[in-house]
Amino acid sequence: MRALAEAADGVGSGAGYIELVGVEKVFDVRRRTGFLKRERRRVRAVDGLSFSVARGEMVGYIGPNGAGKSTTIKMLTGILTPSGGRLRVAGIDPSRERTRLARRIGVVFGQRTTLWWDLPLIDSYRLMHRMYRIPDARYRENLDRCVELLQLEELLDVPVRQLSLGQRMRGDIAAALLHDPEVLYLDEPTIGLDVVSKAKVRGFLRDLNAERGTTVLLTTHDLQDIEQLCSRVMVIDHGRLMYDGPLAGLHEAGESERTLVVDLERELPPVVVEAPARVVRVEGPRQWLAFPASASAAGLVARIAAEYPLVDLSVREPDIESVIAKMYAERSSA
Ligand SMILES: Nc1ncnc2c1ncn2[C@@H]1O[C@H](COP(=O)(O)OP(=O)(O)OP(=O)(O)O)[C@@H](O)[C@H]1O
Repeated sequence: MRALAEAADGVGSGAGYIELVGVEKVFDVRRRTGFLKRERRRVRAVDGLSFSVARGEMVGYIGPNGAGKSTTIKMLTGILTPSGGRLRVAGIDPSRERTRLARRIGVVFGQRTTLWWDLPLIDSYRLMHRMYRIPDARYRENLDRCVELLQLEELLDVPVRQLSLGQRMRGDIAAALLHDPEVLYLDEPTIGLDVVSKAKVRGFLRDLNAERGTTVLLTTHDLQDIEQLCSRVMVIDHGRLMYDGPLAGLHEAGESERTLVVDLERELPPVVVEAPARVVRVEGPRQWLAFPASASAAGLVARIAAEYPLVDLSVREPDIESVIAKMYAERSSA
């Protein structure tokens, strides 16, 4: 729980590439409450946030809906101006020098495309080439690399609106990288993607970080994104940093569990396994077993396969909301 306490104290790890000290964002919201009545309400979306990310780090930024993640990302790009505190990216104050910063950052919003909907993919890239004034040689090198690694060759002449979600996402990631950004903000980059597309996107991001040292801040609801990409995760809720440390520590803090789903040949009584693993649901030949997220599923699977007529199985990760809910439960009972 050391990381939790440090996060709560707002202790940073020194000067970083991305640096926030006591950052706040307050929205004034007016709401109609009657015929002529309006109520003014202040929403504290980000509330005294302090953290520091070193150059080349790949950090997961997670939290429940409405926690303040998008607001933070918008402040980091300069779209929103903080109400208080100090914020720097590569030494630049984003809201004051948004254009200068734009040349050094890339942004991908999973739910929204930055590509031109009616144009073939390659035309969007050509427009970005000019908009960002990317030197020709650099543009070609980056485009070739993205086309190869994200497998875009066949898609370049296809209008964006005809692309599948996974194809469009790969197209968007390439668009964010054409100008060689030093830092990449990714907001739900794998949302709605199938398993194969997710693996492609994750593999590409891992290589990008390893080869180019790109700093990545990744917002996601998919814990597997974090597990496979980030050695560090920050949890935000109600605009405050609740945890800053390795994912394993978050699982410990939340005592979270994964679920092993087994399909047996026929309907059977609940399988017998060693605690803390246990059967939590049985439906016909399908059974659900909960086991600690920090433990390996291999032993459990081997035991069931040896003793029961196993047909199929899958492992489900805990969702972020339940990990965070358990983390709170543990904190409040400590
Ligand atoms: N422009 C705005 N005007 C008023 N309130 C806003 C505005 N933008 C965000 N908020 C409020 O600020 C809080 C944080 O919102 P934010 O979008 O940053 O959360 P989030 O963590 O990104 O959530 P999600 O996972 O649902 O995208 C919410 O209560 C939201 O309603």
